[in-house]
Amino acid sequence: MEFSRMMETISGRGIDASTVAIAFISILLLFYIFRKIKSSRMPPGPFAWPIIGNLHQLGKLPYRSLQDLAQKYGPVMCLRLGYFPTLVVSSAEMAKEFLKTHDLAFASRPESAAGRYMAYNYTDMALVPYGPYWRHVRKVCMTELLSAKRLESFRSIREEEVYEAMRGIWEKSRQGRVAINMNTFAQSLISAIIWRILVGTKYSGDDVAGNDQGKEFSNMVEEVSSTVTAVNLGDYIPYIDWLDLQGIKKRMRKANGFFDRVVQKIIEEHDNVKSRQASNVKDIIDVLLELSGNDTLNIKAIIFDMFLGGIGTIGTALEWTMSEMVKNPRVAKKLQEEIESVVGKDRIVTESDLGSMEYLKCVVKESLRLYPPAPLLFPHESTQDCVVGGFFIPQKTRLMVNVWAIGRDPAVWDDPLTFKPERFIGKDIDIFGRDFNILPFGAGRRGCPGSLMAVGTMELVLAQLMHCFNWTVEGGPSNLDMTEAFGAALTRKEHLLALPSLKVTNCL
Ligand code: HEM
Repeated sequence: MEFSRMMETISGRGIDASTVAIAFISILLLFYIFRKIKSSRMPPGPFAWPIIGNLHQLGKLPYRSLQDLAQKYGPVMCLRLGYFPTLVVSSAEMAKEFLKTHDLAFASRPESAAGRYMAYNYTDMALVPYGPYWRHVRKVCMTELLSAKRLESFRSIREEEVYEAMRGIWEKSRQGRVAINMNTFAQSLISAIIWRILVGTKYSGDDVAGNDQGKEFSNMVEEVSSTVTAVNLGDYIPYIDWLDLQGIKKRMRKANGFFDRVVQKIIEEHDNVKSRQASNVKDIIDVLLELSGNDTLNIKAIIFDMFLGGIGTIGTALEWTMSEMVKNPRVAKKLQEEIESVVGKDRIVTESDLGSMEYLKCVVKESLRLYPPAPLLFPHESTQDCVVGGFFIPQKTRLMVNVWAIGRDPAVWDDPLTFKPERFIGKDIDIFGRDFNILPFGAGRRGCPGSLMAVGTMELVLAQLMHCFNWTVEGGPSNLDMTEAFGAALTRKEHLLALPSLKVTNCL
């Protein structure tokens, strides 16, 4: 019914138009006041500018800028990043509220160009919003792909690849004083391990064998990591998304095109070689092909997650850990003594040795406390209105958890900026999401499904590096710059160039 006719009808029944107008305005006013009361119960935060909101306050190192803001606004604050209200959590207590008590409400992910263009239109696990598809992929991943049993079946792959990498360093170091770029070394080794686990064949990355396709693949993985972790303005200000001002979407489409061609070829090769099924060690693509018979699983998107989730993160974590080993000769020596007491001098470390190396585990924990590779986790988004810590949080609010700040919180950690693995000795501190003071892998439903594989691999590589070689840098440990690179991921500004000298002579 048209508005004028409606007014006539109402007037005809004895209610005049001004009464209706007053009622209408009163309802609007009540609605406005109600919204105001609701939003005033949102957590505090800095003034947000039109359009950009608080985007400019993220600065060059967002986890550091957000830690500074939290000093003023508290452990849960509300920013507006572009168009979207975003909560930032900076204490263990509040992280527990969001990732444990209200885990289900915050188990979704916001829309993103990465989800659309890199993760095959949200058919992976990491970037897909919460729902039945995510639950299905997650279950497959936990029970079939990354279960403890499956990981154990890949043990010889890890041991072989790590041994070969150590020989590679040894051969280089025999040519004279040569610096190992720890970033290239670690990324290349982890690519080799993950590639073989996924694909079943040897990877030919640049540092591993010097093959062009391998090098192109490593470049693509690097490009994918840098575009996925970049702050893409279109994800925050949707009405300028189509402009692609930073050219990120273009780069994503290109990287995805390359990735797709490589993975398509691998899948076809797997399909053709039926005899593979006879092999006793199935790779992840074998398992996915078996599972996806009539299924809706998008194999390429899941493979994308594994490469992305694994390579950059473990590689970065190892580079930071080795930087601390060079910077702290006391810790390095203590670790080497432990490894030698378990393994001796005549053989290399195997995965069965790792269980007896308590200090090694403490070193890895301490490194992930100070240098979590995903310092703000991945962004979460709420799927329902809820009340957390006395604040009203509407549906579709985004959430970032500053695990970098939590790991350095002086209220929890004694002498928090010092690298001191001893703080973990004799303490049962869990890093897989049960202890909220240290959350390198997140917690709850969206916590990292690759955490066991990540820590096992880190321990093995670190133990081998420290068992086989002594390490230093040009100019000595005090000369080592620990500055971080610009961006949301925690990477070194200058890659670690470490000088090895052979420590044990009989095992390489
Ligand atoms: C040191 C190494 C690693 C670190 C520090 C790390 C850390 C993380 C973090 C912080 C998250 C997000 C948690 C959240 O949003 O609450 C995550 C999610 C994820 N990680 Fe890892 N990760 C590592 C290694 C791996 C590996 C080796 C894989 C697989 C092979 C992997 C696969 C994934 C996937 C698929 C997700 C998304 C889970 C989901 O949304 O349901 N990660 N990881």
